[in-house]
Amino acid sequence: MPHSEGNDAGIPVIDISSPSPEVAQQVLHAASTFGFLFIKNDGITIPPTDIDDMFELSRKFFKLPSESKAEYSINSSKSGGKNRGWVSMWAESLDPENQKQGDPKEAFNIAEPTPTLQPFPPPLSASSELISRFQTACHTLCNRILTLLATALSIPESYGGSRWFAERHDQSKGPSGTIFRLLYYPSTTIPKGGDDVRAGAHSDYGSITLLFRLPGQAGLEILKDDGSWAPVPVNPSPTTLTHPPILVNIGDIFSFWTNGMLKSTVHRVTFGAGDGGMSEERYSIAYFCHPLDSAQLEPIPSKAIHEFKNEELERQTKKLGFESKDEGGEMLTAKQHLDRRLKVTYGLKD
Ligand SMILES: O=C(O)CCC(=O)C(=O)O
Ligand SMILES: [Fe+2]
Repeated sequence: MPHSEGNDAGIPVIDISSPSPEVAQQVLHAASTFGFLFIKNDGITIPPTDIDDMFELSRKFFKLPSESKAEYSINSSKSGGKNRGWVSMWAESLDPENQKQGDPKEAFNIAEPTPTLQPFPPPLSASSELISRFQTACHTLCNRILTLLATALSIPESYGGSRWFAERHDQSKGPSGTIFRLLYYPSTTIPKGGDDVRAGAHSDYGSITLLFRLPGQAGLEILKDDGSWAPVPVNPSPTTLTHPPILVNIGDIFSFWTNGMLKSTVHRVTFGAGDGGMSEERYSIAYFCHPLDSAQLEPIPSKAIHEFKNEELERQTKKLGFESKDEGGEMLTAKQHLDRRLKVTYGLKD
């Protein structure tokens, strides 16, 4: 049984090391109830030492002077182009309707290593093998989760069966918006008033996200149905889990694919307590898995989702400015959806 003791948001920890129809149902249940789940770290797929080394590398990179990081600014040709490279403090607004200013954080976006590795600044360039290995491991884990979800949703074999999602994430078939992202929240003065956040409220744009955090660096919260925020612990069960489990959350693409049955839950990062004081610095690492650019945001061939059409999906469909195909709207591709979301995040005009 998945367990959820000591975990404020009630997100279950699931062991997927022996996949079975029961495990698939547990994953589907968490994805449709919370939009979040913890995957027990088996110590092999994504070795804990690689996670530690990635955080160490991230720390080294963000400690560089801003001028050095700015040479590899996001979308610059030096950083390899679109949505790759360094994002400076305040540059990104995850909740532009409610935020007075952007997020007090920095980020470095890394695209898939194939067909060509993007140019890295030192010290990342000296560790490109670790970075690529980490990306591949994240993708392997994503594929396992995608396969479990397709199994639980009983997609008929004639449509691709348990391979339906994984096939649409097969990186050998074309480009995708998948991004591996290092995040850094520097130590700053915590604004008085309490409402200011380190990462504004948002849902993720892709299909699924893997999130790595450091013990002692809380701050992530999810929005519950009753409108309250629930903290997501880094390790919900430190006595039984030696390594923190890997946090997985469902992104917008899955809400579209499943008529809202799978929840792309809104979340944010807060300062926690301490108005007016200094915050501790915080690091996190995210693997935003996206389907191939060409993948259509059509409802999947599963009976389970056909009766499903919830308000959250309708709100989201409107927010993003398109109607569902049932209502005569256009069918978006994954690339069109991502382009729209990035435009809002970075305040770009047409
Ligand atoms: O830093 C975190 O813990 C979460 C960040 C996040 O939700 C995001 O970048 O999409
Ligand atoms: Fe997020």
